[in-house]
Amino acid sequence: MASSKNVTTFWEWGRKIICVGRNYAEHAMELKNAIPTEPVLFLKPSSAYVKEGAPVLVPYYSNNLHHEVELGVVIGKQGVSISQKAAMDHVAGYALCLDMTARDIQDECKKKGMPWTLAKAFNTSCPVSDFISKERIPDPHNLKIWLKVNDQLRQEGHTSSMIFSIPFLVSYISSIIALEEGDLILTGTPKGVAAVKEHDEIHAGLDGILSMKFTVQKQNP
Ligand SMILES: CC(=O)CC(=O)C(=O)O
Ligand SMILES: [Mg+2]
Repeated sequence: MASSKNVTTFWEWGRKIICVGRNYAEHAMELKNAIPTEPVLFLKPSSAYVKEGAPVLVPYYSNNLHHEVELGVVIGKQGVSISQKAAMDHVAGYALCLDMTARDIQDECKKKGMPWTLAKAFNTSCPVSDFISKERIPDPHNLKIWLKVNDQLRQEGHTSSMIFSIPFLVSYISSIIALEEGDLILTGTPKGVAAVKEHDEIHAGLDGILSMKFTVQKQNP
């Protein structure tokens, strides 16, 4: 049945945020991770969303919050075990996203074999831009994506470098987790991830499409 809600405000829907890790070889290598042969997946709750105008918070338990700029894919039609051929029919559009990561906590979790929840799923860990309709991006694998901190370029990548394409990811994820209208898939970050601190200004963009700005604040315990 068609929904009365509009997917252009996907961040208000309370749906899933499914993140792909290590989808750019140069980023996997900068963190000394193996290049994956299958997508690495993790989740963020919808409470991770933050929109421009509100601050990105450094969790009180972290001393090393990293930026990861990523292309987000907004799902427009539910599906399970979607074929790669049909995958783009399930995509409503895109968003520019940040996968904010408490790297010190993630490193500890990796050592202990624990899940990444504290490192990746805290409040404000998913800053997002406005919705970008599918029509505005005819080829999502031909986009320059960048991020500056206090006007200094930190990340610059090209979505053509993704190891796993968007149709592959939609198909693969939907064979494990049912996709619903309003879900968001973060497609992984290019190289250049680094720390931000209180009062920094993060400016990220998709060349020729849009950019967004966030300031960083320390969370009170
Ligand atoms: C190691 C990571 O944090 C993986 C990740 O999120 C990525 O985008 O790559
Ligand atoms: Mg990421």
